[in-house]
Amino acid sequence: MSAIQKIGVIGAGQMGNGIAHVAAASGFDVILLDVSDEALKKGLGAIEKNLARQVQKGKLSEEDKASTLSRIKTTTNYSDFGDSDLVIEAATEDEAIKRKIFNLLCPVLKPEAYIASNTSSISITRLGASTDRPGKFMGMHFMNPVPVMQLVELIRGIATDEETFSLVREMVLKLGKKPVSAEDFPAFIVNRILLPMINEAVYTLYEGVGSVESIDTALKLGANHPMGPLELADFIGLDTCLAIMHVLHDGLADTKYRPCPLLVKYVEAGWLGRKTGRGFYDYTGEKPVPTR
Ligand SMILES: CC(=O)CC(=O)SCCNC(=O)CCNC(=O)[C@H](O)C(C)(C)COP(=O)(O)OP(=O)(O)OC[C@H]1O[C@@H](n2cnc3c(N)ncnc32)[C@H](O)[C@@H]1OP(=O)(O)O
Ligand SMILES: NC(=O)C1=CN([C@@H]2O[C@H](COP(=O)(O)OP(=O)(O)OC[C@H]3O[C@@H](n4cnc5c(N)ncnc54)[C@H](OP(=O)(O)O)[C@@H]3O)[C@@H](O)[C@H]2O)C=CC1
Repeated sequence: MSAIQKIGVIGAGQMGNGIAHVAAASGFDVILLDVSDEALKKGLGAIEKNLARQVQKGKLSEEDKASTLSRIKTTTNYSDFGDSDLVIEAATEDEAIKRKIFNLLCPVLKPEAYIASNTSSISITRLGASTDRPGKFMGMHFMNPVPVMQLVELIRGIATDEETFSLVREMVLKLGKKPVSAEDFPAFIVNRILLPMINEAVYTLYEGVGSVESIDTALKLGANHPMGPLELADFIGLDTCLAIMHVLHDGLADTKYRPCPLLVKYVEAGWLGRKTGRGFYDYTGEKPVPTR
């Protein structure tokens, strides 16, 4: 079993930059890829900001911040993954995009390299089968925000080798995270439970049972959730929430997973939550303002 030292990360969005951050902070060399220099600049900016916050809180020294940043390189070119030991895919939650990425990635990888997907919901068996190495492929599902959340769900596809699972599990422990194993069913464990709750919160808004503020306050103060479900949906990204609901609805063929029409409309409007400045809250001012 070869050791993992060089990590590739695909997608510099909120999850990809978080994964690059924690991997580099744990001493791994990281190469981060996205489609444009602009996306890479934004991702690197988020890493710098989150590291600076850790320095400000006295949890990290300036030297450790600098050495973490020095371990992260960026690229738009797949050939830079030639010496990667493990590549973690964290691009948009869309099966067609992920398949396209694996088609570009596999030919440049060394034969012994592993691939993991940070997908929130899509079949690991199906994604693995679209690569040239289903035995060396598995699900590695980090939680948002990655530098803060302890859990990583580990998902074997039907073809995943035991060696792959052990190696990735060991890597999760090296990142200081807690692994939990989930079977390859739509949306695994966390999102099988969390997303129907978020979808139900959107129905609660849609049917006029409560306002954005009352729904979020109710769950924060009534169930001790750190964020209300609509605030959390905006934080995850409404496009990602809808994609997960579609996977649950299609994959489990049960009407209880029907995406709320209001969630569909918000995504169609481009109101994707924090990342676009508007979702159930408007983020363009100093403080988030509920929109309904
Ligand atoms: C969709 C999927 O596929 C799976 C998922 O990820 S589902 C989403 C799972 N995540 C959640 O449920 C998050 C729920 N929310 C929370 O736990 C909290 O609101 C929170 C941790 C995000 C912020 O907590 P808070 O008390 O409001 O903020 P604050 O005190 O400022 O920050 C707490 C810590 O988080 C850090 N932090 C906050 N936001 C952050 C961000 N976006 N990125 C990095 N770090 C962040 C802060 O630096 C702070 O770190 P320390 O404890 O080391 O000092
Ligand atoms: N949001 C969350 O809370 C969580 C999300 N996940 C999963 O992580 C993955 C990423 O989600 P998240 O970071 O939130 O999404 P974001 O929208 O923040 O980021 C996605 C990134 O992928 C990039 N991208 C799109 N297409 C390609 C491509 N063909 N090649 C390379 N990069 C590409 C996007 O670039 P551009 O902007 O230029 O399109 C963007 O930078 C998804 O699979 C999601 O389900 C897992 C756990 C939690």
